[in-house]
Amino acid sequence: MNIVIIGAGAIGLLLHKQIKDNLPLNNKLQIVSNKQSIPPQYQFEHLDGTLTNVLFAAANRESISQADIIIICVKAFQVVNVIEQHCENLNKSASIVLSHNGMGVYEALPDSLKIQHPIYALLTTNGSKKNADWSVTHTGIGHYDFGLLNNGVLIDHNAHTAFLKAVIPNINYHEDIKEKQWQKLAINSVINPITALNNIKNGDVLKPEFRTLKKQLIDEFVRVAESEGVHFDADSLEYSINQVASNTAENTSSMLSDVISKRKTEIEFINGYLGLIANKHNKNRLAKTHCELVERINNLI
Ligand SMILES: NC(=O)C1=CN([C@@H]2O[C@H](COP(=O)(O)OP(=O)(O)OC[C@H]3O[C@@H](n4cnc5c(N)ncnc54)[C@H](OP(=O)(O)O)[C@@H]3O)[C@@H](O)[C@H]2O)C=CC1
Ligand SMILES: CC(C)(CO)C(=O)C(=O)O
Repeated sequence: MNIVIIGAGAIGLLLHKQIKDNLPLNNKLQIVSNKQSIPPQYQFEHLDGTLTNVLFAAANRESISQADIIIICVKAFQVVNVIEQHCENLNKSASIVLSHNGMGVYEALPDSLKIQHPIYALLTTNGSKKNADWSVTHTGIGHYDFGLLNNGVLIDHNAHTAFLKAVIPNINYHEDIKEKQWQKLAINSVINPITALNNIKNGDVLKPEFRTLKKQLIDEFVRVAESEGVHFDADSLEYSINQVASNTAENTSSMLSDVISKRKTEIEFINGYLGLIANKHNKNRLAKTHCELVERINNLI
């Protein structure tokens, strides 16, 4: 199997290291980076603080066109650009794996791609931090959930599904990945903007002063999800969100990190996506609080 990872950032390098550790002989694993100068190795810091220099092969246009599986590990707002830049000449039976937070990216992809190629979503609860170009730290152990976004695709994807299950640790395949995507969206739509606006760690979201806002966001979320046929119970959702906040209490959320570094955030694909769905159903006010947060976060940068 030929695998190409696009995006040499926190998740791209974590996945590269994990796949490389499990890759059977005679398989190929390469990375696409947008950097001018590409070293032969990157530095990987393990959970226990030990360092490993990991050798890797850089992909070129030819290797992308020969890839069986292309794993795209970039921010939600970068995916369409990656597809346009790197994926115009793919192997006919190639699978594409999208690993990003937020939703709405799949909808923005060209129909020609969705008809031809199995497209997977790969979600993770692992934590990884890019310290500098070609240097990452695995900051939190977690698992992966993946599943097909275009179930009707004609190409047989079973071999690729089995391969991904074999080479990625702690991974589960789901026939209905949409439900998992919504669950993750719920967590990100509450923890990320609250931490980013208040410059606080994830655990601080549990403080009583955020309870009213949290409940409002969850209630709106449940109604928007309902309009798409996805059912959640507000109390159970609040419990799961609180659990994630508690388990990652000392973490700086990705949105807060982006705000601190004055980088573009993924808010349009998290809370903004809820606004889009509410509009689609002509129920603009259903995601009112989420839309207000989009504006407030965008004003920070
Ligand atoms: N880090 C984490 O712990 C977690 C991240 N996620 C999600 O995973 C996704 C990826 O996040 P993360 O890895 O942290 O992000 P990073 O910004 O660390 O990595 C993305 C990488 O992709 C590169 N890139 C962007 N555009 C292109 C392009 N056109 N061609 C080649 N490379 C490109 C970026 O380069 P450059 O820097 O030059 O733009 C960057 O190195 C996000 O949606 C994030 O929310 C989910 C769970 C945990
Ligand atoms: C779950 C959470 C909030 C962990 O930090 C996250 O996914 C993020 O920061 O984007």
